[in-house]
Amino acid sequence: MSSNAMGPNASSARGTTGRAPIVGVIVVAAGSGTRLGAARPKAFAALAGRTILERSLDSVFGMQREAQVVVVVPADLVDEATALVTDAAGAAAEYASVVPGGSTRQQSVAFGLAALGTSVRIVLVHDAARALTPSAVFDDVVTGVAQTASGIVPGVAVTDTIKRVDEDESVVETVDRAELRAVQTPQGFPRAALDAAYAEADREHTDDAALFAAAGHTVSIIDGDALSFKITTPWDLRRAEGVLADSAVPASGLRTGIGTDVHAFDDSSELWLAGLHWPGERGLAGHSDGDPVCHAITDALLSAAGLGDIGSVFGTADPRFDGAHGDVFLTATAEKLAEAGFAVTNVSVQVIGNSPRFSPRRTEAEELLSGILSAPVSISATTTDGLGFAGRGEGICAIATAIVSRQYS
Ligand SMILES: Nc1ccn([C@@H]2O[C@H](COP(=O)(O)OP(=O)(O)OP(=O)(O)O)[C@@H](O)[C@H]2O)c(=O)n1
Ligand SMILES: C[C@](O)(CO)[C@H](O)COP(=O)(O)O
Repeated sequence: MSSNAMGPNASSARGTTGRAPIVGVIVVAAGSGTRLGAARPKAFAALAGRTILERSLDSVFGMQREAQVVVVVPADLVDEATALVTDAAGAAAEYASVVPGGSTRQQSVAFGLAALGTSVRIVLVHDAARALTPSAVFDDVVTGVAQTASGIVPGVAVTDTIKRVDEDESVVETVDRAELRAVQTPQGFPRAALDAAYAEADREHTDDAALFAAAGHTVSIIDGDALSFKITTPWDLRRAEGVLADSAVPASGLRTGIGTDVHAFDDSSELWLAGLHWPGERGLAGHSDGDPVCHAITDALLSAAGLGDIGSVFGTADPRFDGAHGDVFLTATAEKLAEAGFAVTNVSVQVIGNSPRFSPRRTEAEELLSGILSAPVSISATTTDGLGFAGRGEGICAIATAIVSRQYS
């Protein structure tokens, strides 16, 4: 990912499909958040342990469609935001960028538009301040723009009675609220028409739909979502924290990881497998105790949390891990995850090898490892019908998957 704008001629932007994205999402996060009154600019203020920007990026990168994502932030926070966006984007980081914003929301959107690649045909503009917007809303807006070639804006009915007042706060009239919608973001537009509308805009508008309509284009409303409320005041922030505390861990807060490990049989070693000592069974070679189950779990957990792998974290050159048993790695890994704000949800491992016969000690191993990680660990075992190194009895392989969840407090 580049910390600079890719620019309108960024023809090298490529998706995992191998094609440059035709959808662009501009996330405006350059506001100061005066009404929130936090110590940091609003998008960088904490919302239940993570920044408002990170939470809004979870939604953006949860979209089904591939998109180029441009995040617009205060100029002095481009580097910090780049790290957050890289982490949130994962494999999509190739077409994500961070650019400095302007003194108004409209200027910030304009800077975001200038950073979109030439392949982009549909643009969504989203407030980072609407941090809990469901990903499905983004896909719905894209679909709406693709089907109608007009502006598409999510909106909800107004529930309060609305009064028009004069300068003395005297009520002039009661507005028919049936005709009103409170509009949210992301707001979506055909890219060429939005570019042209921005080029000719001669005043500030409070949203992109107003600017687009001022240029003579049609804007239609689709159903918005109560979760898309804008965090503007301290009360809004408390409301968002309440939503997160009340909800089960949302899918966007879960991360999966995978780990594989293989050790060759070594008749001069004791066997340690799944944290257990197996007297009388053929041992495995290794710098530590050669326990592929514990090592595969370690890799799965570290990868789920984006913390590297067993080699980069514990290192075979480190004498502290000479002959170390699996519980040492697992305990240290669980601590690292907790420090990084993750809890282990569950782990599943498969042992592949001819020996030992695993099933008699499955429960014992599962209880031991579940206790170390304070989360369910399930273990299955299989052979390979004589095929490959495991089938030839040369060693044991273990493959683990892990799910971890971000903690909100
Ligand atoms: N110069 C600006 C102003 C606003 N925004 C973004 O536009 C969205 C909507 O603005 P608002 O929530 O009103 O944010 P602030 O302008 O930061 O808040 P305030 O008016 O309270 O200062 C926010 O995601 C904000 O970061 C922006 O990118 N650049
Ligand atoms: C774009 C917007 O969020 C749509 O409701 C809103 O207009 C932003 O307004 P603000 O003036 O930045 O609060």
